[in-house]
Amino acid sequence: MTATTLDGVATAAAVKSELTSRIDDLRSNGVVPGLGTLLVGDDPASRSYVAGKHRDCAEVGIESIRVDLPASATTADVRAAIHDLNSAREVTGYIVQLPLPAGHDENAMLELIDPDKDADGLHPTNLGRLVLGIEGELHSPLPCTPAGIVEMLQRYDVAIRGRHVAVIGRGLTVGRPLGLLFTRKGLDATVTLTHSRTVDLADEVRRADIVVAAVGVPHMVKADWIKPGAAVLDVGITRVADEETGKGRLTGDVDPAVAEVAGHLSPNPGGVGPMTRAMLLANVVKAAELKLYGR
Ligand SMILES: Nc1nc(=O)c2c([nH]1)NC[C@@H]1CN(c3ccc(C(=O)N[C@@H](CCC(=O)O)C(=O)O)cc3)C=[N+]21
Repeated sequence: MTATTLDGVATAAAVKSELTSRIDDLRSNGVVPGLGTLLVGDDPASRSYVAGKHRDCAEVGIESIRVDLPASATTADVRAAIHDLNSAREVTGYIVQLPLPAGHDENAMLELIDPDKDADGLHPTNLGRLVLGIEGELHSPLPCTPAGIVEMLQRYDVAIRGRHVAVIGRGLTVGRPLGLLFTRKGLDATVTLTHSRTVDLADEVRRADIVVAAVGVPHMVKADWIKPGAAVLDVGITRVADEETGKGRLTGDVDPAVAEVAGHLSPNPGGVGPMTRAMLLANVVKAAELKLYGR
C-alpha cells in the first residue's frame, strides 16, 4: 500500500481559484487587496520565498508592495518600515519575512504590526484571538502554515474530530499555533505537542492518527513510528547537497519509506509549502473583506 498524496500544488490552486471571485467582488466595491512584504537582509531562501509571494499575488489579482531593507538596516530602520506599512493605504495586509537577521528582536517587531493588517496571524493580538477562539468562532487571521494544514486535511476528507494528532515542533509559525487550532471547537482533535525534549518521541508519534513534522531535521520521522493508515504532513525544510549532482535540493522531515505505511502523505516540496502561500492570500482577502464589511 502506498499513501494517498496530499497534493499541495493542486489544493492550493483550488483555494486560489476560489479566492479570485472574492477578489473581483472586493475590487468592484472599490477595495483593492494589497499584500506588503518586508524583507531585511539578503538571505537567498528568504528572497526566493518573498519573490514567490509576489508571483502568487499577481496570479490572483492581489496588488503587492515590496519593501526590502539591506542587511545593515538597524532596528530603528525596521521599526520605521513597519510604521510605513501600517499607514500605507494600498497595503491591506503585510508580512515581516522571518527570520530577521541576528540582532533584531523578532517578537518586538511583530508587536508593531497593525493587527488588522497582520497577514501572518503572528501579532500577539491575533495569537490571543486564536487562544480565545478555542471556544468558538474566530474572526482573525490564522498563521498560514497551520491554516494550510487543516485546509488540506479537510479537502481530502481526513477525519480530525476526536482523533489524536502528534505535532513535532513547538515553533511560533507552525507547531504552537497548530496545537491551538486543532483543539478548537469544531475541529476537536486531541493534540500531543512534542519537541526536542520529548522523551520517547517515537512512542508518542505511534499513537497518532495525524502526524505533523515541523522540525527541520531531514528524514527524522521513520516508517516504524507511523500507525498504519495515519495522515502524515511533512513541513520541515532543509537544504541539502544532492549526493549525485552536488546541487542544492530540499529535503523534508519525513523518511520516504513512510509512504508505505501512512494513509495520506504530503510531499515536500509540493505539499504544505504551497498551501502556506495560498492561506497567506486568503488572509489578505479576509483582511480586505473585514475592512469593507466589518467584523
Ligand atoms: N513571516 C513569515 N511568514 C512565513 O510564512 C514564513 C516566513 N516568515 N519565513 C519562512 C517560512 C517558510 N515559508 C515557506 C512558504 C512556502 C514554501 C513553499 O512554497 N515551498 C515550495 C518549494 C519552494 C522552493 O523550491 O524553494 C514547496 O514546498 O513546494 C516554503 C516555505 C514561509 N515562511
